[in-house]
Amino acid sequence: MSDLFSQTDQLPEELIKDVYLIRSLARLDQLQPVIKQVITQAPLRFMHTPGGKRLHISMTNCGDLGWISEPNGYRYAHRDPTSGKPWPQMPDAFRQLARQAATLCGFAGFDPNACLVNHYQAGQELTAHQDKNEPDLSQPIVSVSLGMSARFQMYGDSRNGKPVEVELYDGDVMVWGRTARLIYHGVKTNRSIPHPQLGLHRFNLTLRQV
Ligand SMILES: O=C(O)CCC(=O)C(=O)O
Ligand SMILES: [Fe+2]
Repeated sequence: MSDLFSQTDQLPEELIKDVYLIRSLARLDQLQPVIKQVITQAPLRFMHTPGGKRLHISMTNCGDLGWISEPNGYRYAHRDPTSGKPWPQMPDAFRQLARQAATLCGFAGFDPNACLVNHYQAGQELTAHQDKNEPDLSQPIVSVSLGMSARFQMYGDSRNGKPVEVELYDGDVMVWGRTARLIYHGVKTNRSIPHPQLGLHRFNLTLRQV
């Protein structure tokens, strides 16, 4: 195994059917400089929903395709609409980590070509949604938490009702797919614990095969 990543002896924990959590798999000291490079090339920005509302968190992308929200809907685009340039390349460190996490959770062969980078400040939330803009739903989602803690909420097939919640900390990696691929999920940061280096900031990498 590459020494780029922590030699975690944590096994994935199945939180609900087909949703896995691997604690402390990712290392901020390895990933933070790489995130900085991505953000320098494609700055974080607040996108707007098709309805015209500003999203609560700022985002950017790297990889062949980037997820964007614009007046005529959500889609994956080859270019950053802000600059007109292709998104920054997918860093090897992101790709390798995502492949390692997916394999540990039984999704061998996952090969992400799109990474959404989300930035949260304390109090900013991601409301319940499905990740459903990807053409091949047999591929899982890999989601990497860095920085302050956050409450990840899993709703299931509808966003009504009480979610199952888990507190995510720096380095934790979630993987979901198969029967859970389209679950509604959201993130709250109103009770987040600061991180020693990043304080009340959180970065989340969402890696997808598009
Ligand atoms: O920030 C997270 O933990 C989840 C992010 C997410 O659900 C998304 O980017 O679609
Ligand atoms: Fe999501």
